[in-house]
Amino acid sequence: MNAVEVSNLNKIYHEGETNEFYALKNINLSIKSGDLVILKGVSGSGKSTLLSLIGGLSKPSSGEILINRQNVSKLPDIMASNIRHTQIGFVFQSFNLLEGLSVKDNVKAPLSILSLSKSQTEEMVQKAMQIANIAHKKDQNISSLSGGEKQRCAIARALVMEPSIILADEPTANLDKQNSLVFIQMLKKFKELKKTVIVATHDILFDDLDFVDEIVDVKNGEIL
Ligand SMILES: Nc1ncnc2c1ncn2[C@@H]1O[C@H](COP(=O)(O)OP(=O)(O)OP(=O)(O)O)[C@@H](O)[C@H]1O
Repeated sequence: MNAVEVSNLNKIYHEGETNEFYALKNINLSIKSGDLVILKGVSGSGKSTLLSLIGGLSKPSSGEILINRQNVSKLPDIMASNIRHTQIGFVFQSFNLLEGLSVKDNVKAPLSILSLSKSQTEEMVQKAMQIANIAHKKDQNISSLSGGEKQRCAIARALVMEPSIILADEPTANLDKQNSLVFIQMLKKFKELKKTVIVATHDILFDDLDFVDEIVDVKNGEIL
């Protein structure tokens, strides 16, 4: 089964204006469930735009996106956002954590829309923190974490809803080499958990990894 299917996708910024810009041009892409795919391309090639469309953070100008066979581009916003929330976990390069809160409270945040018991919540949070190897810092404030720890907290938060798809945008951009290699090991764990993973990056550390299923080259808004 395909976890993600993108067809004839276009994204135009400033549509209809004199500075109209095609950030993505007729993208077609199928990603099998459980695969690890690297979107590769220089800065400005359109990788983040493509990830944000797949994740439903922005709307395409035209074309279709299917997530686990559901055509999210045709769904009303509320339903599309529900799919995004339950089936997709995001890891952003800037981590997007809530400073001032603890690791545990950050990881817990996405669960607030579910009516779970306290013990169910604790269990899910603990599980996600353990997978991401950040459980030992659970009561520590985000502002006092290292960059690598912040990312592991962001990964735990991305995992807590047990999504089938993980999207990571330049996940190693703010990490040193050692922490970048830790992230790469984490990708192996995602594979074991049968997650479908899409990483947008221009980091050469992602070249030649033997457990990557596909490398997709993006250039000037097109797939090569
Ligand atoms: N909101 C916007 N309005 C206008 N142009 C935009 C907007 N967002 C992105 N772009 C343009 O679309 C193109 C693709 O941007 P995108 O962020 O997807 O590239 P990228 O490959 O992810 O780059 P990076 O690696 O630097 O994050 C760039 O030329 C960018 O300037």
